[in-house]
Amino acid sequence: MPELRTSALVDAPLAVVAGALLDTSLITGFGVAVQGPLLRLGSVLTGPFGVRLAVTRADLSGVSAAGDFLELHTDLVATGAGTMVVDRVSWTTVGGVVGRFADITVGRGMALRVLDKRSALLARRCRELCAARVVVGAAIVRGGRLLAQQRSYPESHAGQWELPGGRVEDGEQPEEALARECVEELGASVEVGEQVGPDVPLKEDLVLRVFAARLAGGEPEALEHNAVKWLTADELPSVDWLPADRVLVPALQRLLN
Ligand SMILES: Nc1nc2c([nH]c(=O)n2[C@H]2C[C@H](O)[C@@H](COP(=O)(O)OP(=O)(O)OP(=O)(O)O)O2)c(=O)[nH]1
Repeated sequence: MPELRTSALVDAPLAVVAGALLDTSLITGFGVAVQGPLLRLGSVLTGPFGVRLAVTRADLSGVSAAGDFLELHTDLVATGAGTMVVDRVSWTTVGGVVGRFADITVGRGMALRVLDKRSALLARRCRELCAARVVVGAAIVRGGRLLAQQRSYPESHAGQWELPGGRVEDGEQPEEALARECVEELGASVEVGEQVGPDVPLKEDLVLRVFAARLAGGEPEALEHNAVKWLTADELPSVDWLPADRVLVPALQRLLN
């Protein structure tokens, strides 16, 4: 199976690059169709010549998509100078001299052009996301369960589930904003831990950043939402999450397990 590898250093933290990779606008310009604005595990990419790939990995280590005769992998490595992005493309050749000639002249050239263009788009999206406003979310875990809350507005999102949190105000650190939002929304104080999963793009200039958290006082109540509930890892996939939170389900399951 011929394989092509390219690498580039992106001047952004790993969580930002991993989130930017989920933005489907980075691939739809290449004649690839994919549902929704965000890639997630199981998303299906359809391309020219009937190419069909399923996303098999979408986390902090990178993204992979595989089909019958084509595989795409993007691996991420944090370095002191930014994030190293290593792209690997491999495909099944039709074999024989003609097949090998086509690989060299058409396949490799095409793959290189696509990778080059995508690399430029990724760097640009990372710059935007580094400057984006942040919505923080709390992954509050107690007794092997995660706390989720049900939105009551706007109409388009009413009834869907999200994590406690909200926008970081000017002059606030994300961790401070999260502690404030948990008091306002739940009447509970939390200790904020490590980030969970990537910075998930919400809009051009807005990202969702989730942190693990532990209750430090008070029993959570739905003060501004319809309801709160504690979910097991097995229950997470069947919840009607907001789209950005759905992307984080595998990372949240890992946090619970
Ligand atoms: N708090 C929270 N917000 C989330 C999550 N996932 C997600 O997409 N969001 C979105 C919903 C909102 O558009 C935005 C949070 O903004 P906000 O705290 O100012 O709340 P809001 O409901 O007044 O939002 P908006 O009217 O400004 O859009 O982030 C999540 O897990 N928690």
